[in-house]
Amino acid sequence: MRALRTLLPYYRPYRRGLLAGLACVAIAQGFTIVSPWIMKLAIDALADPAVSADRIALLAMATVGIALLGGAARYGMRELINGISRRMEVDLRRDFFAHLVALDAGFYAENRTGDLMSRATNDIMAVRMAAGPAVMYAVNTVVGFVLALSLMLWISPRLTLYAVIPMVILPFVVLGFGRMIHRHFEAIQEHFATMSTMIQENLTGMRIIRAYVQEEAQAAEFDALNREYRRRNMLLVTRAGAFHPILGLFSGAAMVIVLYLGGREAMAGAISLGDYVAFFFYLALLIWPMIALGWVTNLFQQGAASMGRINALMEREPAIRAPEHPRAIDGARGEIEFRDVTFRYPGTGRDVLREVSFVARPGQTVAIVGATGSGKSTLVSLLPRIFDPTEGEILLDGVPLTAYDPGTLRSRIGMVPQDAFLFSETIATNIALGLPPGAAPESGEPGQAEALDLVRVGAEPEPDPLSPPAAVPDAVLAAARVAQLDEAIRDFPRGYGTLLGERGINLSGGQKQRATLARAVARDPLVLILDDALSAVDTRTESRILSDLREVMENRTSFIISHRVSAVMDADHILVLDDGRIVERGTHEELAAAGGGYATLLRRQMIEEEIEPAAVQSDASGADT
Ligand SMILES: Nc1ncnc2c1ncn2[C@@H]1O[C@H](COP(=O)(O)OP(=O)(O)OP(=O)(O)O)[C@@H](O)[C@H]1O
Repeated sequence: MRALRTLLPYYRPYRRGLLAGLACVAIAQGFTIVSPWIMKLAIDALADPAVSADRIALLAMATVGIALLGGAARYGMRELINGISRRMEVDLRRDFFAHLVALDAGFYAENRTGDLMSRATNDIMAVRMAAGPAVMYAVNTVVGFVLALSLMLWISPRLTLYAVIPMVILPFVVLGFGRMIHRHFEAIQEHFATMSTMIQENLTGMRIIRAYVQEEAQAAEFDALNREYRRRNMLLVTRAGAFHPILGLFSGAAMVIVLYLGGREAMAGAISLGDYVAFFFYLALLIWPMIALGWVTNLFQQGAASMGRINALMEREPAIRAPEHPRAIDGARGEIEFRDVTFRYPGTGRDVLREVSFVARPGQTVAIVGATGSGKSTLVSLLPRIFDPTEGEILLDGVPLTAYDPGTLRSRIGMVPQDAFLFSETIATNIALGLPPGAAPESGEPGQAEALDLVRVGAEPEPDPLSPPAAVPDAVLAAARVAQLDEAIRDFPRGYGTLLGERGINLSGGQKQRATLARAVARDPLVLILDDALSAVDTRTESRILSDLREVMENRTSFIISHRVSAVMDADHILVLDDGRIVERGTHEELAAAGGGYATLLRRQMIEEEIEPAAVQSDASGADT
């Protein structure tokens, strides 16, 4: 239950509404309790020969009035408390998501996506039930219990004592069941996370599943998971199913006692007939809180289990945080120095970078080549501080990267990763990712866009009122031209306003890479990183892009990772990595002359280039004959 304590601050903005809601609970319960008393008065009045019909009519009207007022209070309590729990759910999910996106790459390596998704959905829902409905029913239960018991004691303390005896055991039954339900619920939630992960991976990797004819195998695997989900749920259902009958047994016993002993007391004239009937009603009202107690306990226990899982993530501190007094980055020249950098991925025992040292002067281009797995991507991922070095340090303009605010640092780095990732948004929005709000594409009235001096591109064959044509900023257009993507985008029916991904079209591998390149260039970065960014485009397009990029790269420090010598030969420095160490360094000419690994790579690629046109020629002549 301690886990739920972190929920308290979320009540603060709504405390007035909550108090009003709880007052409604008490009022509604008060009216419920008054009803049987009126019944008692009516029954006792009937036994009195002097009673007038007006008095009975008055009591009947009072019953109607109480029912109406009680109904209004009950409506108010649901409206207020459930409404507050929905708002708290939104607030909690907002904080949860904000925290998730602030966490580091190490965290994502440890946690499964499906698990995180089930925390953001199922667990938050369970917490909402504990925050709102459970609180409402808990107060309802306590108020109902106290009032019903008081009135029963008022009518007959002796009868109350006998009736309550079988019910004393109820809290223990509830406690035992609550613990058991909690255990089963945890197991179900955990399994649900596994299922979510599988669904998410299958949907993402649908092409691979098709290509490897894995539909049936995956469906069978999912079926097994689904059955296990049912088995775990059935365990909960069969065990929890005994809960209410057991409660019914004890409440039935209490009823029998009251029927017999109360009947005898009424016959002996110790209590009136009205008292006897009212006592039955109060006993029924007392049984409900006992049953509700179990339900409320479940809600609290499930909410606490879910809150515990959410807390575990919320307590996780991002490994990379801003220093207290970060250095200003404006006016930085862009000199990058690696000083004896050694790096090991968290939780692994192997250094993937070893004592890497080099300096890139402002405006210079550093190329990194090396075999697969030699550490090239790892090296550049240390620049935007996706990870920090295990030993040694990296400096920007002579100042360690750790002295800068990581957000500001990253906003000055244009990173084109190996795996192009695009959001299900328009092309323009994807390229403009991370641009200041004024520079991001605007949607709205054309007049408004013109007023913002933005360029509208893209035909609009069927105007869609929900998504007006995007106004594309100059930075996006210029970046798309550098990435040799502008022409292809204009060929799409909706130009830069074309939706990508799930609800839109899919770009080719090369187009995706060029879109992510345009995204990196559009933000006018101080440092540009191309991590094998052009592997999916042909050599001709690559050289066109690189020659356009040369202008862009002149004023910024750039890092290029490539397996093609043609892409790196113009770099100011070429670093050759082997198993995390720099084994060769120099210009293209120096390395070609040195006769090491780089020279071998160069020779191999030159031979390949010579063979390729010859092969194309012989194919063509073969086709002619
Ligand atoms: N997140 C990670 N956790 C643990 N080890 C990792 C992780 N990412 C990469 N590695 C390991 O680090 C080493 C270097 O990987 P890296 O991706 O930097 O190589 P690379 O030179 O860029 O390879 P490629 O040319 O194939 O892209 C590899 O042995 C790889 O298995």
